[in-house]
Amino acid sequence: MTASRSGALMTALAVIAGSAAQLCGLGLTASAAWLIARAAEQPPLSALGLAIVGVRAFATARGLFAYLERLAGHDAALGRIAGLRVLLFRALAQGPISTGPAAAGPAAAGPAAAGPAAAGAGPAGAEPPTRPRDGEALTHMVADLDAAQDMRLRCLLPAVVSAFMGIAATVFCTLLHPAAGAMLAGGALLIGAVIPMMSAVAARRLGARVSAARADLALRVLDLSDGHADLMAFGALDRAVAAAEHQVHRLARLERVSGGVSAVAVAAGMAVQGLTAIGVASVSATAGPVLCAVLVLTTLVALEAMLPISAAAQLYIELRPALARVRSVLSAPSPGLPAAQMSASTVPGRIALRGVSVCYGKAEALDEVDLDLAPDRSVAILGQSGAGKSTLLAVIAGLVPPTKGVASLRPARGMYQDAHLFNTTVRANLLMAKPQAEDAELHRVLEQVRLNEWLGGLPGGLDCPVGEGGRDMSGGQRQRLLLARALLADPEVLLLDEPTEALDAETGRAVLADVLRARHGRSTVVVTHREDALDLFDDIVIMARGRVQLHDCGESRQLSGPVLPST
Ligand SMILES: Nc1ncnc2c1ncn2[C@@H]1O[C@H](COP(=O)(O)OP(=O)(O)OP(=O)(O)O)[C@@H](O)[C@H]1O
Repeated sequence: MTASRSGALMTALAVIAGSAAQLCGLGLTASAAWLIARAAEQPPLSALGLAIVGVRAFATARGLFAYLERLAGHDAALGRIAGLRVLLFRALAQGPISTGPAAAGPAAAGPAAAGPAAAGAGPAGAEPPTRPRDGEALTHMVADLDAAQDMRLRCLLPAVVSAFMGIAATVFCTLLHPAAGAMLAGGALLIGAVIPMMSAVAARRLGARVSAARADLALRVLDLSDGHADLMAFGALDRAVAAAEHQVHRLARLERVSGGVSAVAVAAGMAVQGLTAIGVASVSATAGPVLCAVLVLTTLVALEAMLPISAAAQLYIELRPALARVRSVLSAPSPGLPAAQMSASTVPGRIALRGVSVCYGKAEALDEVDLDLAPDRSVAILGQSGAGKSTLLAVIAGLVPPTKGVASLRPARGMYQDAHLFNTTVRANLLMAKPQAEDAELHRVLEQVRLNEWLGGLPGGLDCPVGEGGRDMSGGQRQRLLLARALLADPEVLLLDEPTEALDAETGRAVLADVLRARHGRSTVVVTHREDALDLFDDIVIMARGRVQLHDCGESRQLSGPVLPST
């Protein structure tokens, strides 16, 4: 049996067991009420025998069914969460979260919607998605999965079971006394539908403000922890702490109001419960004390069981955006070639872009770019900051599908601007690119990026740890280790985004020359600001404002002086 089928079965079992437990509760109340009222008339003991057995049977069965409901409900919810976690991790592992451009639509924005803006937008998610930072996205994902669990256990299951109880009790009372049944139906409608609807509307309005405040606070806390050193350095720490404290108080105020709404909903429900019981007592008073007691107690118990519907409705409103975020991550198209605007090039290393545009929201990063890169050449991409170089590289890598136009290429790999070093050894960081590589090969790529000397001075050599994000290395060493890893991968097309910008001009040029020599005869595309090293490349592509301004294939290159156009 598949996991989803067994989950559905367990959910159905939980609903049935929960409803049976409620029915037993109803039976227990009715039989106990009848027993007490009838015993007051001092009949022979034999007249009470059946009711006594009924009370015991209902009491025992109610406990058993309630236990079964918990068991099946938790089994279904936890099983679903485990499955969701796997799907979610798979979706997240397919590509960088939250970097999708508008091209791929809202779904591709992925957890962008999970960012504070979306949370702030509340259930409607009315604000345009913005880019969340890694920490935020992770925090949201963890919380969102908990929300998926709560939705079943604390929201849908109690609501369905309570509603069933209301219907069952109404039918039971109507059969015994139609007027009392009608009275109970009215009370059940108020407690089961009208009050929950009103509290859901209030929760929607308040929830948007609470989640915006919560998201803002989370951001401030993240800034305080990630940016602590900078805040200290610029004397801004006190201001940042004060702003976070202000937000804490604001959030507390909003949560108090929100708690007040819940309390009013519960109080209104209890008032309706009491008034309905009084109404049932008054219409059934003439039917005799025994029947009247049964009807009143049944009314009280049935409406009591329905009181949680209001809280479930509020919870539903609160949890809905979280579930929408999980769904958006799961339905996000995976990055890579399968997107409609990408086609696989038949010639290895050949890259052709036709009218390719990429938009991030309203910002156009690439504007109808036409570009043909012949295979097995080294290409430098230049341009001023914001010209669209990294976006072009991301399109060539198959990480960002074009909003418009067609890209014909095969997946490329390389070293991007946000490349990461893992908190492990030099060796493990390199082997990520090629797990079977021998030490000699590792030394060779380290030599190519001129890190061998540095490695020789390390206590453990290749087994020396690099620290979190490579913090035990200098910026230039970090960049060269990342470059060595990209070289080790030895892809058909190697993409490098500013691979030597952290190095001094002389070393940078020398490393670039070594890398291009090592890649001779294979396609290598390098985003760079180094005008002093352009003579090392076969092709030069100059970008400006999202367009290719010049594509120089090297035939008649006369480079002297700056090549970047002034803006
Ligand atoms: N993920 C994103 N979300 C929103 N806007 C983005 C995103 N990535 C890039 N942009 C915008 O797209 C434009 C091009 O950015 P890109 O990073 O491609 O430029 P670049 O030429 O590589 O710049 P730099 O040399 O400074 O790295 C910029 O205006 C930038 O603000």
